[in-house]
Amino acid sequence: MLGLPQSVDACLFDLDGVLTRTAAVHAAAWKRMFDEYLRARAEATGTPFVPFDEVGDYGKYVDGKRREDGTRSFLTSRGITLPEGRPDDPPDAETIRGLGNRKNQLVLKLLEEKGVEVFDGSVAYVRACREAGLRTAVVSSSANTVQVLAAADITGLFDARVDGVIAQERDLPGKPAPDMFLAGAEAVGVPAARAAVFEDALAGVEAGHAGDFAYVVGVDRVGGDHREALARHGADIVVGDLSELLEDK
Ligand SMILES: O=P(O)(O)OC[C@H]1O[C@@H](O)[C@H](O)[C@@H](O)[C@@H]1O
Repeated sequence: MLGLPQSVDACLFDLDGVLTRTAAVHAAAWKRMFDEYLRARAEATGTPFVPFDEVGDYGKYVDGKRREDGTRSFLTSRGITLPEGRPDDPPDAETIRGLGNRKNQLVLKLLEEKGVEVFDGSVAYVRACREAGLRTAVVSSSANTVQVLAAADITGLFDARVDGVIAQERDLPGKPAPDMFLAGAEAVGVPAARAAVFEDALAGVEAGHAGDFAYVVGVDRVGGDHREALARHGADIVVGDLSELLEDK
């Protein structure tokens, strides 16, 4: 009925791109911020401007990771090293945290303008999990998780939440390390070997695989070679929408 191994007692869901249609909003905000930064840097150094690729660069270096990890990871791919800075660095500071805060201003503005939409198939799936007696948690790198869940009106569907804010407070390494998902399993009182992970990001399925979870469901919202990439990075199964698992008798 849920398309999961019998042993599964808990489901741990990523947020952006799995439950809500917000991955594309994040990708657009990242692109705007990085392109502005790269253009200014190219002008200052007299080097060619190579824009941020909203699909390739986002998927490889940024998607699914904590804000500062995504910033650092993409800049490293371009051979750029910046000081870490402090979490409260102003958005115009040329630091990892400053650039991350610049992107956050943009993403909050976009979310405010566009609102937050859910994937109906995911909401139906989470409800079915709960009706079947499984525990549910949201495990997201985003520090905006509380606000996004509230805007989507789905907060009450989850027994626990591990997000970017909690990871920062507890000093948990972000995805692709398994720690955030392990904390999610612990929060619902289920061992990793009896929990399933649902992820659309390469860093996320890697985290599920690294944590030896019972089952890692990759969710391909992108198309192209993303399906194969999710499988290569650790997904046990890849679906286009969680409703496909409900059809799986
Ligand atoms: O900047 P935030 O809201 O803390 O989010 C961090 C990351 O959270 C992840 O859920 C998204 O997939 C990423 O795109 C995003 O960058």
